[in-house]
Amino acid sequence: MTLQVEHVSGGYGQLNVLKDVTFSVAAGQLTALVGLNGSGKSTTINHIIGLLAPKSGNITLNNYQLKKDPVAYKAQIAYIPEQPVLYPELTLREHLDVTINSYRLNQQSAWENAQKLLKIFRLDNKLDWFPVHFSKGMRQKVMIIMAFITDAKLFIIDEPFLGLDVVAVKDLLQLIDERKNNGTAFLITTHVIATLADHADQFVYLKDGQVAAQGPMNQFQQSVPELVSEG
Ligand SMILES: Nc1ncnc2c1ncn2[C@@H]1O[C@H](COP(=O)(O)OP(=O)(O)OP(=O)(O)O)[C@@H](O)[C@H]1O
Repeated sequence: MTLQVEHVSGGYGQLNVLKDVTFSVAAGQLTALVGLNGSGKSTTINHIIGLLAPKSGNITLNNYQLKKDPVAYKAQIAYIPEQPVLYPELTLREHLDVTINSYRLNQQSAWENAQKLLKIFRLDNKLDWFPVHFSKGMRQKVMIIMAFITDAKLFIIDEPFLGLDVVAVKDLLQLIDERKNNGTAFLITTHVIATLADHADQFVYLKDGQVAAQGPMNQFQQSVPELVSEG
């Protein structure tokens, strides 16, 4: 078992958003976290990445409890937020350097991997450019490349498809499938379930901060008919 979210309640200050949220994401599996606007998807992610502390409940990743071992816990996660977060003063090369150093990756193999990813996303001639000046889709690709050069055990991706062109969506899905086959776990929020349906193994459906349904992806249509027409 990789990620376990157990009876988590929490929110922002006095505002309780999540109520007794329980689900897990297994190694080599992709869990789609779905729900309407305001249902609590980002809040759930904020708790899992340690940006918010639960009022009650536990979050564990490969036996490391977020509460007790936050550093070991967080070192296993690669997170791609919906809005790219980039350093204005750093070039693309420097962004990749920061990732390689902070995840303590092997320089040579990480750069080999980076070169492949830069080519896939057509950014290989932009290493000395400043990504803050890139287009939204290009900035998102930088975040994707930074995540995929790590050896994180759990990838958390918030709305991956919104800013990407069709070629990039296809390339990202292929990368996700490859990593899944190597045992990496994925937790992905999306409004576009149709794009993810063939790649997801499980779904968790949030409604008003509670898990209203969860199960294997082949039960999605019957469990969450209200979201099916969305894609
Ligand atoms: N920073 C914040 N401070 C206070 N309340 C917040 C904050 N962020 C979100 N909320 C509230 O928490 C609830 C859940 O919001 P959340 O962003 O988790 O939903 P979501 O499912 O990610 O929505 P969307 O699909 O629109 O991204 C909403 O009622 C929202 O108003």
